[in-house]
Amino acid sequence: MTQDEMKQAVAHAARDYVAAHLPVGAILGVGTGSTANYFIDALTPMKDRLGGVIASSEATHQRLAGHGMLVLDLNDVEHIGIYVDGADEIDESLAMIKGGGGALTREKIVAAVADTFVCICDASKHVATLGRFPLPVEVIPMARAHVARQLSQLGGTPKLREGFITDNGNLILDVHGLRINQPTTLESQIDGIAGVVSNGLFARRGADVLLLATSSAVKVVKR
Ligand SMILES: O=C[C@H](O)[C@H](O)[C@H](O)COP(=O)(O)O
Repeated sequence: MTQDEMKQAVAHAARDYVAAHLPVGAILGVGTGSTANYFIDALTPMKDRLGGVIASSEATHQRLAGHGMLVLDLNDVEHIGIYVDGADEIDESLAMIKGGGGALTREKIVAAVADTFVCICDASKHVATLGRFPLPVEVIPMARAHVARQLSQLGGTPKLREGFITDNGNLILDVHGLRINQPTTLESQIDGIAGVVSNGLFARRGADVLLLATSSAVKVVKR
């Protein structure tokens, strides 16, 4: 199976998970990226069972609306039953690195509101230790140099994502060379740097369920 076929397989498994676990009329959070896009496509036939969807990025909003889904404003919603999203890396404890597409801040907000975070990945994303994938950090533009110096002190090599502006009008520093043995601690440390909006470690609020596509099957892993 190719990586794309695994992404499609896990997207269909996520659609089935939502059909089985989300009550009719409840609200679903939808992530960002190529795997989430396959999920949106798979979800479309059951759109009338949903009370609406919350998008984690402008790109996802457009795709959902283009498929005829009711896209709600998070400020009008108190409850998201399930949030489905991909990841760039996920470890055994279901802590993740996210933000390869730059959507980490809105993804973290939607994840914080959701009861259940379902991560959908192909097997290449499953790692023993987070950090091979550069850690994205969203930064207020005027703080870019200050934040980069602070991130270097934490042992990483930050690189500005050239020509990229987030949906929130900010910059991304991708931090290379981190070996992340304590993701929860590092997530809080980075969030504590003045000028950081959020970082791509999802450890304090990791996934609750992992649907992991291998070349032969989709495995279900629970926290
Ligand atoms: O900002 C992007 C998101 O965090 C994505 O969930 C992540 O980058 C994985 O994307 P993909 O499914 O395209 O590998």
